[in-house]
Amino acid sequence: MSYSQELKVAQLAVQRAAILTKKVFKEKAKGTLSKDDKSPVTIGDFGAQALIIQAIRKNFPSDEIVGEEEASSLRDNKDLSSQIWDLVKEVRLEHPDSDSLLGGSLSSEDAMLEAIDQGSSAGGGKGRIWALDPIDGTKGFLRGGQYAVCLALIVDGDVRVGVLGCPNLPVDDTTALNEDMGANQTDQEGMGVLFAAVQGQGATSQPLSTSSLGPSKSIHMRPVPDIAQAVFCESVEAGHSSKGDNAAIAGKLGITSKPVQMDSQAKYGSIARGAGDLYLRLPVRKDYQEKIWDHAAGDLIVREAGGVVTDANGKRLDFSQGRTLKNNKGVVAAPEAIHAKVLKAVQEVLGLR
Ligand SMILES: Nc1ncnc2c1ncn2[C@@H]1O[C@H](COP(=O)(O)O)[C@@H](OP(=O)(O)O)[C@H]1O
Ligand SMILES: [Mg+2]
Ligand SMILES: [Mg+2]
Ligand SMILES: [Mg+2]
Repeated sequence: MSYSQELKVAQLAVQRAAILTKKVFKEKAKGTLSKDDKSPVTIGDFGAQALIIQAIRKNFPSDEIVGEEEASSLRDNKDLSSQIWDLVKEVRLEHPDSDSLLGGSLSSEDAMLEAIDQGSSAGGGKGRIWALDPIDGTKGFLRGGQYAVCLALIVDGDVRVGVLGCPNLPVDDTTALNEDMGANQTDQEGMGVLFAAVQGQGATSQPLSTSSLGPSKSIHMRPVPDIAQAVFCESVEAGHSSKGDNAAIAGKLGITSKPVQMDSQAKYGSIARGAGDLYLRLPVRKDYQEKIWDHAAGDLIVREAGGVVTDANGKRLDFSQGRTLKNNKGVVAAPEAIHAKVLKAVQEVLGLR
């Protein structure tokens, strides 16, 4: 299957949602709630989830959706709910097909809350399931650093389409990663990139637009002739992946440069286009199960750009297990030619071999 309609809808829906998240940031409309696990969720997360689910429902009404957010906390917080509705009802993508493809505005605040709640699928290994993270890297978003609007289509457990909208990454695929990318990236010229991939058809990048889909370019991981020169990416959050293990792995590989820390699946997009080389995410908490919406799009984009993505045991990420990657521990993403060597270092450091 070509998945061309799924790709187009996903790209336009992510672009439309990114218009909302950028507006939320600019207007400092950063009403924030704290979830049960103490992580933040903002107006942007809820609004983007509503808009993307509306687009999926309009085009693929019988598909299931695994979305990160749910509306229960908003039903108890009318103030926040109406702030979100005020933004959501105004958002427009200036694309000729926008209304017919994505659906015009949602009909009411209640319809918006209902849309948000349609992301409650349990997931699994059968049928068509969209994995949606309306803002990945919410902490980065609040800091003005990296975040990503993430959408992937999983069919019978395999990721077939992946789209990442990264409003605060440079459009230019060749811009080197630097330490400043983690925070205070203002909404300036030259920022905003949309990554996409379809299984078997390669990965692309294009400018994140507020109207049409810009010209897309094929992206590839870069060759790493000397592993000691590899640039590796890790999370900003010390609780999300082990900085100590990463440093020990880098040491074994002879890498002396500091890791580039950035929030969200922007890390997957960055290595896929050869702006960096490795992404390591080794668990800090033994009991944490990674969520499918934090990895599905990035996993496909990196693999379609010539990379290999496994967990610390060398297993492919398994998206057929429900809302989490319960069969996997950690993430090791690298160009195909050096993945085995990186994995060996990971396993030596973790005592897995
Ligand atoms: N203890 C933990 N270990 C690993 N990931 C975690 C975690 N707690 C939260 N996360 C996830 O880490 C994601 C951010 O990834 P990163 O650290 O690469 O920026 C969060 O996504 P959200 O920001 O969408 O909630 C959240 O799902
Ligand atoms: Mg979250
Ligand atoms: Mg996330
Ligand atoms: Mg999120």
